[in-house]
Amino acid sequence: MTDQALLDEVLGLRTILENVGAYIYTKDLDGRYTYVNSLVCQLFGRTLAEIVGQTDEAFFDLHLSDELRRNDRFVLESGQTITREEHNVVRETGDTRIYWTVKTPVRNAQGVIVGMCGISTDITERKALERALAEQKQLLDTVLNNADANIYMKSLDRRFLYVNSQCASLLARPVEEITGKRDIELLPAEVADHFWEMDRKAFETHARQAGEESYTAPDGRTLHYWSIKVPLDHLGYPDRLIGFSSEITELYQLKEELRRQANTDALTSTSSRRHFIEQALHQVEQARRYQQPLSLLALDLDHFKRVNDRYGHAGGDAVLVAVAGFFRRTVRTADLIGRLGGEEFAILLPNTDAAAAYALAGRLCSGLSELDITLPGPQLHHQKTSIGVATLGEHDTGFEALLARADRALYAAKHAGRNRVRRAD
Ligand SMILES: Nc1nc2c(ncn2[C@@H]2O[C@H](COP(=O)(O)OP(=O)(O)OP(=O)(O)O)[C@@H](O)[C@H]2O)c(=O)[nH]1
Repeated sequence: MTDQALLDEVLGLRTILENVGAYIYTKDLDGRYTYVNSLVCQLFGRTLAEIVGQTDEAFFDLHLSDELRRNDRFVLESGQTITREEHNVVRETGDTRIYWTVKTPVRNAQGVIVGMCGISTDITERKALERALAEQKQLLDTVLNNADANIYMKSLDRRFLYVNSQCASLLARPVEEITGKRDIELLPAEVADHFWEMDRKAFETHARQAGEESYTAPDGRTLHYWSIKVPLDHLGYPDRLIGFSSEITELYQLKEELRRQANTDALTSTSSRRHFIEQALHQVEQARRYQQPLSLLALDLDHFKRVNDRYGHAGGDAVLVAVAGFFRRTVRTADLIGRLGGEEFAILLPNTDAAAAYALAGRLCSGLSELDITLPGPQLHHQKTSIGVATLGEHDTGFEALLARADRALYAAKHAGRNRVRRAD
């Protein structure tokens, strides 16, 4: 190698040492600096000439932290290279800095240790950031694991990427066994597919979805959830979503019970007037769309006032219950029985033409008159009813019109002497 080439190489190496972004230094066996790069000069606030020949005593507060001296001694005595974190207190500023340090012995041609060389990277800020991140993660974990909801992150390929502890206990496995697994590996296929429905919608629309979900647990209990699924597009993860599912089973059951109560007549367990009309409007629509016959019976019990007079109001109630039971046993399950008023009932007959409806009305009328109703006493009562029959026709503007025709037929049955059936025009 020529002198020029050698010089070029040395200059090249020096450029690297000066620009590497780490503290680089060599020391002799007594711990005196023999070389430092310019970053070390900046740290100590001295020139190279002022530093060379000095020990660390001049630049670091070794009473506060002597990790540096212990590490140097270890390298020089053991001849081993060490790679570790080092905490040093800089005399010039009083700051404690954390370094990621590599220290290695320097040997002469005979292999005898004559000093050491070190490269230290300041990781103080990185460590502070790591600590802040760890604290934030701890805080987040505390929130997530104590929130009264199943919280999870799922991917587009149906994998659980995160679950909180409540979600893990629902899936009856430890968190580590859940993360990375697909929903169909953890849940029965139909349950996984049910949950996936809302997930898929969130991924497809790239928008937050909210709604009810249900899950039948292995012990047979059906649990209901209010779920919110938030796609993470805004965080740069279009293939992930976060889900929050809060159990609302009690609320759901309460709501169902309220709905049932609103739809049912408390005394006779037939449909309430409101629910009957709601269903009837729907049936009229269906019948028109599919061109199927639809008939309606309007029933009014005969001389019911006398029943109350004879047996008292409670006796009248017992008769109403017995009559409703008879109607239920006599009609098909697809037919809908409603109590429209005191002793007025209506029966909606889907897919039933005028002839079949008339025949059924006849069976109801005669069957009821023959029914033995035993009242406390015991007293035997026979209840009779008048019935009007109407079948949905082209001229009916809607259910109201059909009901009005059935009512007119009922009135005609009453007028003709009761305990009979009359057809609408
Ligand atoms: N026990 C009982 N009676 C009721 C109930 N709702 C209505 N009623 C009674 O039913 C009777 C209906 O009487 P009306 O409308 O005069 O008719 P009716 O005596 O049945 O005579 P017709 O309908 O003409 O055959 C009244 O006495 C009401 O008090 C109820 O929920 N329970």
